[in-house]
Amino acid sequence: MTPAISVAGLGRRYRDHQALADVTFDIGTPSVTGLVGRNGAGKTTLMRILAGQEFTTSGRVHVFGSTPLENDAVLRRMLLVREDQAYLDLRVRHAVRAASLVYPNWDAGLADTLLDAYELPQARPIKKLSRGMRTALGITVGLAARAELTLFDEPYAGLDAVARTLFYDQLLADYTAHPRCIVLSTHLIDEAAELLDRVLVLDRGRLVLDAATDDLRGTATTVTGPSHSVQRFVAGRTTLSLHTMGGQARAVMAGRLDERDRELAGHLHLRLEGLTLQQLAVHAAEHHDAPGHHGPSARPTTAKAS
Ligand SMILES: Nc1ncnc2c1ncn2[C@@H]1O[C@H](COP(=O)(O)OP(=O)(O)OP(=O)(O)O)[C@@H](O)[C@H]1O
Repeated sequence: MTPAISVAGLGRRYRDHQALADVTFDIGTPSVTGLVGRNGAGKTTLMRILAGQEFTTSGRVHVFGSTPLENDAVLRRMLLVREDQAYLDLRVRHAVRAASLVYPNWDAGLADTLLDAYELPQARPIKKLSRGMRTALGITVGLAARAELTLFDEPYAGLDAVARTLFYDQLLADYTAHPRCIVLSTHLIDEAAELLDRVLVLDRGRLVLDAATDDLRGTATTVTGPSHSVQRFVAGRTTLSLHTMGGQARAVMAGRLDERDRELAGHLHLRLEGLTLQQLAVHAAEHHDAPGHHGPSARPTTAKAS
């Protein structure tokens, strides 16, 4: 089956800055994928390219089997939701009405539910909404449109914790009822962890991790305790980092632990804690040979004491 998104060797250069370099991945449907990376990593650039709003300088991008650039047949099946969306001089209800006419799977009931839940004033001009309210409007349109491919670029900007939880809950409920292809870029990956089938991590324009979330869980562990015990426990294992302070140490180890490892840890009075997705993403960016590493630039890991 043709993947919803297929990207190979993608590059985007702005004058002297390489925003994306040799990015390769496929995303099948249905799926919810988290696109993660630090500020300036290239997330928005990638999303804009997928949405046909930006040129590439190298490589190939296919959405539903065709290039999205100036391709109405593809663009009609997808939607990019961005915080800095250039809304015309519209009121909330006009923007919602306009979206309802554009997207064939539009769910008016869901739009009303979300408008109420986010307490969006329908008569207010969009320019006069708060930042969080504009994000909530983007989420409302993004979910109610129920496009075959929905790209949410940082869908939490300006939202408080209650509003973010509402988004995650609504996304999960609607996705469960209507499975499709959803990609969301986020800094708050752990908040969204339960939603994600897959994580892509960009670092300075390069894809440094591409893995199913189920495969990632348990692939790295933080070991904390007396320094000599930690040293003994991690000896001979792949260690992503090792920090010592006073008589205590904290190491991050790659690889899954078995029952014997856990017994040994108990015996040595060590605390074991699986890395969260956020921590795994950070490690992937810092150590391109971390679990699930994607790409050719792996370098050997050395345990550093500090
Ligand atoms: N039109 C442009 N002209 C020049 N440089 C650009 C342009 N658009 C993006 N860049 C640069 O490309 C890099 C990637 O930007 P991008 O907006 O894709 O990052 P991001 O991962 O979305 O960041 P953030 O999380 O801060 O939104 C940045 O260094 C940015 O300055």
